[in-house]
Amino acid sequence: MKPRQRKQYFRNMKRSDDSEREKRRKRRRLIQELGEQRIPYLSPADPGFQELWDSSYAGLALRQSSALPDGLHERVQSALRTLQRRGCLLRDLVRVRDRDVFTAVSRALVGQPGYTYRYLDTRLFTIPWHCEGEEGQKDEKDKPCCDSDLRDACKALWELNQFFCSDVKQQTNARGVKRSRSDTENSEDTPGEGMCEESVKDRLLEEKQEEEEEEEEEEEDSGQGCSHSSPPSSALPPDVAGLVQFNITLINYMDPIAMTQLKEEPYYGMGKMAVGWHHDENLVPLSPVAVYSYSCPAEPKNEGVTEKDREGQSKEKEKQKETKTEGEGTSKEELKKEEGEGLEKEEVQKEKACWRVGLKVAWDIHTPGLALPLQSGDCYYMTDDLNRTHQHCVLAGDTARFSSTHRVVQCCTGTLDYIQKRSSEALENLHTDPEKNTKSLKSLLPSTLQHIEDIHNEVEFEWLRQYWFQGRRFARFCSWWTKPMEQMEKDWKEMEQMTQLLLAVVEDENTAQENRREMADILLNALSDRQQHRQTWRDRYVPVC
Ligand SMILES: O=C(O)CCC(=O)C(=O)O
Ligand SMILES: [Fe+2]
Repeated sequence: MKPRQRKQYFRNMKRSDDSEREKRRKRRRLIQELGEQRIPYLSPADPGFQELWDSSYAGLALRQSSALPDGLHERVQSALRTLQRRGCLLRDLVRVRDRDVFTAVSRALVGQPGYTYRYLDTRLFTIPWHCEGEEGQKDEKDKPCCDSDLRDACKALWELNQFFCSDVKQQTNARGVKRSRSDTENSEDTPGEGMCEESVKDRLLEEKQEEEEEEEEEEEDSGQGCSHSSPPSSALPPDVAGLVQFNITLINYMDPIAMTQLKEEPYYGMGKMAVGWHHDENLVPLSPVAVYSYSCPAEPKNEGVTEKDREGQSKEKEKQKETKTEGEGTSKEELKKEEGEGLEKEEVQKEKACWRVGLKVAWDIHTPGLALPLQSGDCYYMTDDLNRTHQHCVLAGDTARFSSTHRVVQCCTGTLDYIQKRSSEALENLHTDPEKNTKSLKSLLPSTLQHIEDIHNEVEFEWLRQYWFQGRRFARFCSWWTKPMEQMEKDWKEMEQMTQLLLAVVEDENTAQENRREMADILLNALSDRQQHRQTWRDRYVPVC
């Protein structure tokens, strides 16, 4: 970046801050104008539910718990409870609209050794899962990286992953056949019931949704785009030899009793959300997502919450329920439903006691939303381009609940293997004179220097700081990342030395004038970027929540 470009860059940054503020103002105004209007959504008890599912949510498939072998349920559920009991499930500090916020759900990433998953500017590092017959992943001293308790838990999740890999494929094939049959039998699309009329308020609602979605799309862009580097071997396509290759699972856990501040679903009045509307980020395009849902009535002990907290929170919840029956704090939509027969009211309450996944078509306020209740042990699949064309959210039920969400993550810039190769590329330019014990740069070619400084930034901001920030929380359960990250820190120190060496060349008056200017430019740009990123990271350590 030339100095003029740099000024422009900062001007643009300021402009984007302004437009961010403007967006917020607009959103507040729209929310006020909208009042209590809601878009319809359908649940299984509503007429037209199945038709709506078939016509507008065809990529969604439910696998009831009976589709899985009993033994697998037991192993997986015990594994999830182990992760919770051992304190492996932690709330992530993520970045949403320039703010750092804790996720309502506690999470852990389990998956292929050396893989990471980046969402909302946060990189999660896998606790490696273990394949059948394997002793367990070893660390560099040939010691197992986790104790046997955790090893068994991760193995069970790997087993579930194996089941999903083959089952998703079968389900997709079966549905494909069914769909092509019904397409020939009935070529007209069945419209979903309960479409809402276009009106001024609709228009406002549409604008409001577009606003939100714009931001969500922006959030997604923060990921590890793969276009700038050639795909390394680890970037497997989603479907190899007929199998879907899920490579990680993001485990979620939430106990609604411990979380009194859950947000109400804003567009449809679906209830309290444990996870807000989103598309899953950084997945291989068109790859499926498979989710195992386990709601456990007997809450496992949550180490982060004391009994006293729990008592207070239960009372708080009871109080909330009481005010609700008096009519206060109840949305119009709920009131409308409650006006109906007692039976209907009971049904709505029963339905809301259950954990549900909510779906909506992105950029669309005419198609009703869909709320799918999940019994413990049920699974659902999001296939085809459902994750791209639709958004989903998780609606909290009354009990604590785990989910294991299996994905094919875009891993071309997200594996340890990848970043280690990048580091070696940069360090190749460092020459050490063994006799004098001095160091120098081999090449001073501007493109090489630029490349090295880019890698330097990537190592520092995409890996080391991410790891220090929340990756190493897992080091006390699993040592897999400890040594590689220590080595990466050593490599980074060498890169810092390389920057110093470059500075010395630029400052040396014997260096040819023409080259000096070009090198100075590269250095100045790299250092200003680094400075700014470091400030961002300093700010992240002081969360605003
Ligand atoms: O828990 C679920 O059912 C899905 C969670 C989810 O959407 C996510 O983790 O991205
Ligand atoms: Fe999701």
